[in-house]
Amino acid sequence: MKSAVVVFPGINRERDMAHALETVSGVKPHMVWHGDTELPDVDLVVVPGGFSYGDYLRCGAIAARSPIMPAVHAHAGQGRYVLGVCNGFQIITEAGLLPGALMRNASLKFVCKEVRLRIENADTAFTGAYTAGQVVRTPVAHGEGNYFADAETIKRLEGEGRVVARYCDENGETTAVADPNGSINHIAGILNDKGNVLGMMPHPENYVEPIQGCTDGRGFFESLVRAIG
Ligand SMILES: NC(=O)CC[C@H](N)C(=O)O
Repeated sequence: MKSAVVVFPGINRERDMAHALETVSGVKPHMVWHGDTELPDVDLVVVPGGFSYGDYLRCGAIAARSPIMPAVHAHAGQGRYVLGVCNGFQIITEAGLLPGALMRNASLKFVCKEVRLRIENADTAFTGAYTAGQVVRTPVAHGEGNYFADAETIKRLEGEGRVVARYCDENGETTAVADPNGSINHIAGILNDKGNVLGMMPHPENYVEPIQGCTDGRGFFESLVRAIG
């Protein structure tokens, strides 16, 4: 699996992401600067987490207008894969690759802790290594992870199986307490209509090897390796 990680000013998770991609796929990803206008020939483009442009205006809003973004759009338009994690989810949503918006956490506080996710759809290129209903541990660290979209969009996302993961407790129950940011329907990650773009707030790249204390996040990368080869 050939991959690229896009780097914006203020991003701080690009090395974690590159390490996870290399650990699971065995192939070192290309690091691509936001000011470039072309992507290398890769199967997967990852927009990682961090604080692009200091989160000014809205998280991800400025990065979404970077010179590299038309190439990311074109890559997705060709049916190739795009993964946006945390700030990356915010950036690709601001760029119009995914519907809806990430608002400030309901608590109005930055939340940095471990949460649990329930995999809602294991029939996707990003989640095929999990089983539907599986509960996985994952860290979150964000101030604007409160997913929102209008009622019609939510109905479509839910109806088309595009809500890929939801916040839940250790028993797999979705509760307000288990949800770190107040997202509508406790949504943690969504797919685009073609199924080749995933945005998620949690950080699976930080749980891929035993030294990190947990390997529950590996499945997202293993799924992509399986889907892409
Ligand atoms: N870890 C992250 O990517 C954080 C995203 C963004 N800076 C926020 O606070 O919401």
